Amino acid sequence: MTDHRRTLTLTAVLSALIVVSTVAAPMVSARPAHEIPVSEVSTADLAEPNADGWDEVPASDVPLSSAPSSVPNADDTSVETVDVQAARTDERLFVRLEWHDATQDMNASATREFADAVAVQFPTNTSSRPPIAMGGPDNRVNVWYWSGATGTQELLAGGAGSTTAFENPTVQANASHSGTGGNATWTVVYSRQLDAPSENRTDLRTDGDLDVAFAVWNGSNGERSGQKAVSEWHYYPFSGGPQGPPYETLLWSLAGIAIVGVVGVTSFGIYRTRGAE
Ligand code: HEM
Repeated sequence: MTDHRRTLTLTAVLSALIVVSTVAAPMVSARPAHEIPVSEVSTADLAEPNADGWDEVPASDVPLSSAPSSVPNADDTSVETVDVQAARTDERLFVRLEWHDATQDMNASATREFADAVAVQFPTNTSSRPPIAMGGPDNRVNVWYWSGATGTQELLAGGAGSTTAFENPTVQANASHSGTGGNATWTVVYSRQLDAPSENRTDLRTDGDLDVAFAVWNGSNGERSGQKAVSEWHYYPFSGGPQGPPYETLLWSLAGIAIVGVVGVTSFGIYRTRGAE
């Protein structure tokens, strides 16, 4: 085999490796960063935080940071991530949130005493994404709020300071604090029927993506109302179809083919130039 042939063969092998790795690798991790998978399940053994059914449901690590609000100490928050799981039956959506908190703060009765809490927010109108800071007048948000002191509430907000409670709450929540010290966690499971129970309630039967955001308060760190750790908008992919967009795989494949093309043309050029010497 001449040197030129060897170069060409090596180029072909390397190119093939590039194509295989560019096409195969992104297929494994094609899920977009802000997508939270929702398992379709037939049984609803999910209402309790430690129900066995949750073992089968994938969890997403959602980063949190201090809400940019103007209340005092707004940037003093302590919870940096919340683990989110979601599952849907024909009737209900279940959302399970788990986060680290060494202390179980259940009281907010004394002046400087605050309870641990957690919340999930959805747009009322699911076809557009409202401002992350608790919606706006054009698209309010439904907030499912659980606090160690007050239990579960279902709220409607159109921006910070406009929060009101729905009269007949339909959201259920169960909470559990387990473990000790640094390993201790809170786990809260919310659920609600998919159909909107009344006006201004989010229709969870949407066929499109459903935007969702999260907030966590650590009571012993003085966190309450606007002082809390919040996520960015994420979404549940209710539009169906395979997980992860095919366009991403397509782009990687095109990139792989382009690399092969460039390498091939270059080596052919070198081969011809040298061959002509
Ligand atoms: C990211 C920007 C955010 C800002 C600047 C912000 C700001 C505020 C402020 C100033 C308050 C106190 C006034 C009120 O009750 O309306 C508040 C309360 C509240 N916020 Fe937000 N918020 C943000 C995001 C969120 C998110 C993402 C959620 C839910 C997932 C949420 C849930 C709540 C709840 C449940 C309350 C009432 C808490 C209580 O009664 O102590 N907020 N927020």
